[in-house]
Amino acid sequence: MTDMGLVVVGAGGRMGRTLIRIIHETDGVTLVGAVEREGAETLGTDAGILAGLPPAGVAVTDDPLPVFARADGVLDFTSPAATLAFAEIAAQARIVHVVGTTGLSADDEAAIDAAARHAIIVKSGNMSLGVNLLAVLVRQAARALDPSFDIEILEMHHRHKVDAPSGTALLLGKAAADGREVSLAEASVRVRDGHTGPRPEGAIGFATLRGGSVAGDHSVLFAGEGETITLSHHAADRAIFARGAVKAALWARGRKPGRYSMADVLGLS
Ligand SMILES: NC(=O)C1=CN([C@@H]2O[C@H](COP(=O)(O)OP(=O)(O)OC[C@H]3O[C@@H](n4cnc5c(N)ncnc54)[C@H](OP(=O)(O)O)[C@@H]3O)[C@@H](O)[C@H]2O)C=CC1
Ligand SMILES: O=C(O)C1=N[C@H](C(=O)O)C[C@H](O)C1
Repeated sequence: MTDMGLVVVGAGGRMGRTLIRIIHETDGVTLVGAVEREGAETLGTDAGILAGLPPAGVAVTDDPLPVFARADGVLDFTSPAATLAFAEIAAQARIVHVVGTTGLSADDEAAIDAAARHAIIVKSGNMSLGVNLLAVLVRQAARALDPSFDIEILEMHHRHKVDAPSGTALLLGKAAADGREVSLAEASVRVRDGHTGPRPEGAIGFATLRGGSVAGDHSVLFAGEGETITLSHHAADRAIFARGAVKAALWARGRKPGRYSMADVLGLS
């Protein structure tokens, strides 16, 4: 089979540059387009140079239409508004859309579901193997432990991150809620401040730290009487997310339209 032609949108971002590097290192995929927003400083720059590589012969553009038309898939780690716009164009072009963007609202998620009626979308709050395996373990632990074990999810990310809790924290919260057979929306406590009163039994709590250059640290604590079990993941490099995204694109090529997750890609669902 010929190489899968991939477009990176948000090419100048932290993940965009990492994706360009990982595509360069991976057999079976070729970079065919790099997109940034109108007015971005990177427009016209060679995408290889942008990622610290030799020239790739692909100039960064602000017009997604012609590049999507010649691609097999798009890797999208941008912003919620941009992702919704790219979902429409990817659906029209009938190409695979891998979405790593986090911070989408419930309405945004419904728009992604609607696009997935015609498009092949793989979306996950975390594209790494480790976090998706962690989610399986969290679901098992939550199922095995009774509600006297309080579940708390702690995450830390770099100072530039704009959404909280992280997409990963929410993915892990969903795994815990599924294990307990409760609704995350009803059980979650996302903010605590002031005189909060005692902890409600069965709550799934979230705590958010921001600082420095941390690529992504997540822990799920099961705190019981006299003992605490902690399940954790540490991302040492953004390459783990980019490798997962490329794997997802290759897995999705030629599949039926629909919305898929990284658990589907990794055979963990
Ligand atoms: N699922 C996963 O495994 C992972 C998800 N993420 C998520 O990916 C997203 C991006 O993260 P990160 O790379 O750190 O963020 P950055 O801000 O570094 O990168 C986002 C890039 O997208 C660009 N962009 C925004 N809007 C558009 C648009 N309309 N057209 C083209 N480009 C656009 C931004 O441009 P500008 O700066 O001009 O706005 C920027 O270059 C976040 O939501 C993050 O949470 C990150 C890592 C892993
Ligand atoms: O913004 C980031 O950097 C990351 N975002 C994702 C999230 O919100 O969980 C994944 C990863 O942790 C890095």
